[in-house]
Amino acid sequence: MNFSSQTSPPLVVERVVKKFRRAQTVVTALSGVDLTVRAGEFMVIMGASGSGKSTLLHAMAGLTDVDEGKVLVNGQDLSPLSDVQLTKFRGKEIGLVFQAFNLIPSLSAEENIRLPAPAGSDLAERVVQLLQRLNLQGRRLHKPGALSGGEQQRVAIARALICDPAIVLADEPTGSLDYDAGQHICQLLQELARDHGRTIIAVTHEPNVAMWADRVVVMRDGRNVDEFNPDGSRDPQKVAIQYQGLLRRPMESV
Ligand SMILES: Nc1ncnc2c1ncn2[C@@H]1O[C@H](COP(=O)(O)OP(=O)(O)OP(=O)(O)O)[C@@H](O)[C@H]1O
Repeated sequence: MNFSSQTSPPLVVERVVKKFRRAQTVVTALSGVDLTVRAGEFMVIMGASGSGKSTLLHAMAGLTDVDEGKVLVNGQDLSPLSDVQLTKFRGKEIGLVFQAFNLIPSLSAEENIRLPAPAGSDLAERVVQLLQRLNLQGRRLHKPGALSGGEQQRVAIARALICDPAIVLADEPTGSLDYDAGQHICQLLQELARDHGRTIIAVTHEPNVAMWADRVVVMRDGRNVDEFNPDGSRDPQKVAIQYQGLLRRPMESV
């Protein structure tokens, strides 16, 4: 199986529809999403609660199957892959930072970070670098139960980056962090994209996070109805005004 292609965009979402069925009710979480994300792009997804942001992120990671359309990661259509193939593929290509940190309680911060990485000559050095970048040096040997929410979140981010994935998918990556720590993570994500060509996609409600992105995609009722460029001005108020302005547009005009 050819898992990657140099010429394909890292992530393409084509006419994706996702419905959840529960008893007699059907909820359409995604109703025809089309999106192409380029290599080295830091893209943020915003939208009201229930607009489909997390479902889209899960579909991009192959964590949820789709009813129609397809998701291509580095040219590979995820839909025909078995669970085992998907897990292997994800491990190689995608770093996940999700709201439930899923840290292993019996392992130290450092052991949690190392967990997904195959042993290699530079692994110890990479762990040290990530501990430094995420300001966790002093928490290296602590288990998750002895870490604050923000520290656990930073361990989860380090674990997502340890295999140096081409794509990072993050759901509210700064959700448990104070302002300064959140800005530090945004800067790290931006550097990964701009300086190292990694593709970063983050879901957030925070203009403070969105202001770091190259592109903000706005979801409404299961569709990506609009997008804007925050222009690098790092002005959260400007981003909030742009976002709110798009949300106020009548649906028939989008
Ligand atoms: N497992 C599920 N079963 C049934 N319905 C679901 C499931 N997951 C999501 N939904 C529904 O799909 C829609 C989109 O949910 P999703 O979590 O993607 O929205 P969101 O934009 O991420 O919301 P939030 O900002 O509140 O996290 C919502 O109506 C939600 O209730």
